[in-house]
Amino acid sequence: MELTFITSNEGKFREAEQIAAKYGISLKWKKMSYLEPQGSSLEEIASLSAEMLSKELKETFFIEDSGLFIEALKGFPGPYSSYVFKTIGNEGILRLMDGVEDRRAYFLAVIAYFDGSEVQTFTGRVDGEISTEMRGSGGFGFDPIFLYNGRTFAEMGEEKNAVSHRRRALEGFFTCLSDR
Ligand SMILES: O=c1[nH]c(=O)c2ncn([C@@H]3O[C@H](COP(=O)(O)OP(=O)(O)OP(=O)(O)O)[C@@H](O)[C@H]3O)c2[nH]1
Ligand SMILES: [Mg+2]
Repeated sequence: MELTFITSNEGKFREAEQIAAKYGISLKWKKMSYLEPQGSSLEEIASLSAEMLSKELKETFFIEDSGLFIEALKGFPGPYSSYVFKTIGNEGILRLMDGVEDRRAYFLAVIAYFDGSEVQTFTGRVDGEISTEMRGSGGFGFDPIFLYNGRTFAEMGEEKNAVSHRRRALEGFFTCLSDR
């Protein structure tokens, strides 16, 4: 089975491709950015984005909206993770968290799948902590500052795909497809 994944983010595509292969699913990368409406939750943003794209594209596809949520910062950067990464980046997050004791954070990924008639969403979450310094060279985005069981996602390399928010969201998605 082949599915079209619409994203401008190569890191996301590469990881999704590796995870999908374990389910015997191949992914076609439709590399494009798309308008993301402002929304209070990733679920809302992902489903609205997919609804808008479905009007434009006459094919089935899925997208993913994901983000890093930091408890001590009241969930920031959350739905604004992409913009925050491009502006202040990991260094900026570490500066905001300088001296902050509560390091709890989680990643969320929401897959929105358009099957030709409706949009369905699948959510994955992984809990961790914000490190006090950047570590590791793997992964992408905030991976060098996201600690999971003592290692950053960037230090975990492919092992990240076994536990990540992306893995958990895709697992729900692919399981639902195989039940159809
Ligand atoms: O360290 C990370 N490990 C991850 O596994 C991960 N997944 C998402 N992110 C960050 O959160 C933003 C999502 O924003 P986002 O979902 O809008 O993606 P994006 O704008 O990069 O691509 P697109 O899919 O929208 O085209 C991205 O910029 C990334 O910085 C991650 N960071
Ligand atoms: Mg985006």
